[in-house]
Formats: sequence, structure tokens, C-alpha cells
Amino acid sequence: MKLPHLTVIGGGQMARALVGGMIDQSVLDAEKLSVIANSESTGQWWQENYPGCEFYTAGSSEATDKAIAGSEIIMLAVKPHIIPTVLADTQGHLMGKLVISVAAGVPLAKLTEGAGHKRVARVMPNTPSLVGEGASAYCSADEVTAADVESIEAMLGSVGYVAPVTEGQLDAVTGVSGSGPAYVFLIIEALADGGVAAGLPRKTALDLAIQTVRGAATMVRDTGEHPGVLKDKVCSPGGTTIAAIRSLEQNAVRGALIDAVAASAGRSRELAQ
Ligand SMILES: NC(=O)C1=CN([C@@H]2O[C@H](COP(=O)(O)OP(=O)(O)OC[C@H]3O[C@@H](n4cnc5c(N)ncnc54)[C@H](O)[C@@H]3O)[C@@H](O)[C@H]2O)C=CC1
Ligand SMILES: O=C(O)[C@@H]1CCC=N1
Repeated sequence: MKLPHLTVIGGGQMARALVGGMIDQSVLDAEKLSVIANSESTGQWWQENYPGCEFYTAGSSEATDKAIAGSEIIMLAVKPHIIPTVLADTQGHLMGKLVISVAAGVPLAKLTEGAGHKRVARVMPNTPSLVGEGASAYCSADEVTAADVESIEAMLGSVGYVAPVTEGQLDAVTGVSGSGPAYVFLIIEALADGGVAAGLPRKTALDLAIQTVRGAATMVRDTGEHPGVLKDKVCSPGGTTIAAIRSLEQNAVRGALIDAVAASAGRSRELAQ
């Protein structure tokens, strides 16, 4: 499936991962992309990396009259506190458009009020979308059609896993998969540090850490076995792994990760206020 003309408002990290990933996966042509942002350097980045796309300055009449008027889908990818500014800038120009927001915590009610209609969806993607390994969940307001849902699933599905959720579940999604890559990057970094502390060269330690996280994730997915069962199979009686697991449990790693997800979900709920 090829997507119709898309305008992304923002153009930063998440837009680069999601929309860049969609172009790399060939569901979107760069010629069918307009980027609206408030900095020239953002425009330069897009035009250098995806020649053919158009850049417009936020708040300009060209942004609304050319980019938005010429697009079927508008993606809001600015920080949550900038959403009101963007909705004010685009007021009256979003009629008839499918509006998709990736902003953490900004509720459908605020988005539909600003858009002036209910053909609006909220998505929580994550940055591994850039390499086709994203994890996204979405919910939609009342006027989103079955064809719109197909477009949303095609967009997100082209760059990874996608699941529909209720709006009430989106804060939890943010805690697990929206923020989640940061926890895993931290774990990879720490594993590599451990390898260096135990005497490995940095590159070898990092390569081993990356492949171990990747292999373990693939194994959970492909075997369908519970992660606890797979963990038990690594632990030889009286062996090295159970000694490490004891250390992890003494350091409350499970609780720390559960608390991390809860902290992100809680912050997402706060952003809705
Ligand atoms: N970074 C991540 O891993 C994820 C981010 N998100 C959401 O994505 C949204 C964007 O986050 P990032 O891309 O990380 O932020 P970012 O700071 O990298 O990008 C935001 C972009 O918005 C532009 N901008 C600022 N004011 C503007 C305006 N008035 N009009 C148009 N553009 C404007 C900035 O120049 C910047 O390029 C946030 O709402 C965040 O909650 C969601 C999931 C994951
Ligand atoms: O940190 C944040 O607020 C955004 C939303 C999820 C991931 N990054």
C-alpha cells in the first residue's frame, strides 16, 4: 500500500524515526511528504535525507495553504506542550483531513476540539520504527473510518508491530513501549560496561551485549515460551547464571523496571492535565 500525501508537523526525533522508516520501507514516497517545523535546520535535515519532500515554516500561510491543504493525512509530532500552538496555527484547516497525533499524554478530547472534528487518532510509536522494528499502539475518535484504520495500520505496520488499544490503555503503552527503548539502551550500555569491567575490549563487550538482547527477544517471540521458562533453561544448578540472577534480585531489578513503566505511565497521565 502507498500512502497519500502526508504532512508531518514537528520533524524531530520521533518523526524522523516513524516517517523516515515509512519512506525507507517504501509505503510513503518522499515526494508525497511535507514537513512543517519551526527551525530551518529541521527543514535542511529532511531535504538532505529525503530529497523530494517539501519543507514549510510553522505558522506561515504557505504551511496551511499548500502543505496542509494538499495533504490527506496530517501527523502532529511536536512536544505535548506545543500541541495547543499547532492546533491554533492550523485552526480551520484540518477539516476533511485524517489527523494523527503521536504526542504523549494529549487526549483525543483536546485533539478533536482543536481539529474541529473527530477524524482523529492518537498513536504511541517508538524510535526503533527507524529500523523497521517499531512497536506502536493507537486509538481513534468517532469519525475515523475503516479505511482510515487501514491507513494507520499500514503506516505503523510498515515499520514494526502495531496494536489497537483503548485510549485508557495508552498511558500504559507509553510506559512499556513508547519509553521502553530507552530502558533497553540503558541495559545494553550497562551490560557492555560489565563486560569491560570483567576485562573485555569495549567493542567486543558492546557487540556481545547487543546480540544477547536481540537473541533473547527473538527467542521469546519465536518459541512462544514464557520468559521465566527460558530464563530457567540458562540457569545451571550451582552455576554462573543463578549467581547473577541472585544479584539482580537482591538489587531489585524487577521492581525497578516495573516502577519505571509506572513512572512513565504516570507522567503520561500528568501530561493530559
Ligand atoms: N522521542 C520518542 O522516543 C517518542 C516521542 N513521542 C512523542 O513525539 C513527539 C515529538 O517528540 P520528539 O520527536 O522526541 O521531539 P523533538 O524535540 O525531537 O521534535 C519536535 C520537533 O517539533 C518542532 N517544533 C517545535 N515547535 C514547533 C511548532 N510550533 N510547529 C511545528 N514544529 C515545531 C521542533 O523544531 C522539533 O523538530 C512528542 O509529543 C513525544 O511525546 C512519542 C513516542 C516516542
Ligand atoms: O519521553 C517522552 O516523553 C516521549 C514519549 C515516549 C517516549 N518519549
